[in-house]
Amino acid sequence: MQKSVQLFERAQQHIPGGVNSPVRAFKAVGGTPLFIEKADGPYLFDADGKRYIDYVQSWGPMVLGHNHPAIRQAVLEAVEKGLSFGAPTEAEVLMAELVSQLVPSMEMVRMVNSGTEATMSAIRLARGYTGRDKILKFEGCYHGHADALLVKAGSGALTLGVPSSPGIPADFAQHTLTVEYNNLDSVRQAFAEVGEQIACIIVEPVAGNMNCIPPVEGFLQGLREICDQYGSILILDEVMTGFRVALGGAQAHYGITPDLTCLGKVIGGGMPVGAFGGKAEIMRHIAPTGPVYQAGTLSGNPVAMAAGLASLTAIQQAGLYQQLSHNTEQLAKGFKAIADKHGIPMSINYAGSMFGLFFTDVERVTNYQQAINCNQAQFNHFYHAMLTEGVYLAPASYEAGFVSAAHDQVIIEQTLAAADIVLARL
Ligand SMILES: Cc1ncc(COP(=O)(O)O)c(C=O)c1O
Ligand SMILES: N[C@H](C=O)CCC(=O)O
Repeated sequence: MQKSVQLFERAQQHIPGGVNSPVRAFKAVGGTPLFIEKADGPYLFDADGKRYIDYVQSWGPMVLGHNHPAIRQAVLEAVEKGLSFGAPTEAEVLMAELVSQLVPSMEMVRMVNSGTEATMSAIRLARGYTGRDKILKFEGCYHGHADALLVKAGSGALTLGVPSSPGIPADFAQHTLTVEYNNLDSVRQAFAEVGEQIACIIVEPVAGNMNCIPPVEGFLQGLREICDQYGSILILDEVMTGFRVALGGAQAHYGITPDLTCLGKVIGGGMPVGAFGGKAEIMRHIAPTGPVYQAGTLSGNPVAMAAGLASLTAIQQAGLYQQLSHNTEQLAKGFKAIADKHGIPMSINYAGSMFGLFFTDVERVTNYQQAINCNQAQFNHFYHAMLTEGVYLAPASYEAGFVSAAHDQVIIEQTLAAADIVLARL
């Protein structure tokens, strides 16, 4: 890791913490982050030339694996025509049509540049549409770093021990109610108190920012019913789960129809993209048809649209999602069997091609408290030993893992063989 160490030292001179997004800094697990040179299929290659099987997959978007030939080709062709026009293109129309076709609840779609922009804009729309100020989110869910949403948040905010960030005026945060994930009673209680003031519920339909926590039976349906009862908007944040948990996202997988959906990195095939959309009646409140302002100089960027269209076309191949789910289940169950063999308490969760390992004797982890009570020290040892064996997991125990179409049987078996060596010594 000589080169990574040198680059990290240099990086810290001019980049806060040496990274452009906190979770990359390895603060949670200790040590030096790998600096990446290139990626291909299931692999990352670091600056020192070492190869790793990658289960981060750029934090989710690489459903097909890294550097997929169809996406690369589409990007190269788009680049030939120019990088940005600041005017509408046919590719944006095709993208909106394709997203609406694959996720039918998204009757209208607005493209943005990140997941943060998508959730921030969807919240503004929900507030503008309902004329209400309060929003309800769940402890440990992360929806990007907009002020209203960085309250009891997951992901890097959790690893830094600042789930609610300084710099957010108390006046802003007072409108954000936070309740327990997978606990409908806590939602009902909040609505019983101030339901008529709540513009929306925003939820990760599979929580992927406090490790991987799928919804318990009836949870998402219960949220739908509560929103209907109180005239609030249900926003599914599918930045992570969209086109990953299933072709139609978690909403297709769990059979739930939201009013608004947020999408992110997955629709860009690796380019910086996000989107929000939903019922046409609500979406028409966005400028220029409606009064709720939202804009973006680079939104709908032609290169990003080309990558996204190629990606959304390729993921429609028959059998892809069955294969992804099968391989993910095999991987997760394999980790658990090996942990059992070596007498290490471990619980696993998986949904579609997302998975999570918890070093705990809790049989099924369903909420934030259980996730943060896991054995962090054990995870950190496991993390570094897996790295030595050539397996790159997310550098924090609060992040979901991702399997791509490039993670075939051989890759899964190699990963489990590495885990066997590591867990035997833990
Ligand atoms: C569920 C969820 N929502 C929103 C975001 C924010 O997306 P971005 O980092 O692209 O701003 C993320 C990830 O970062 C996410 O996992
Ligand atoms: N958990 C985050 C997104 O999914 C990690 C990405 C980041 O914040 O850099």
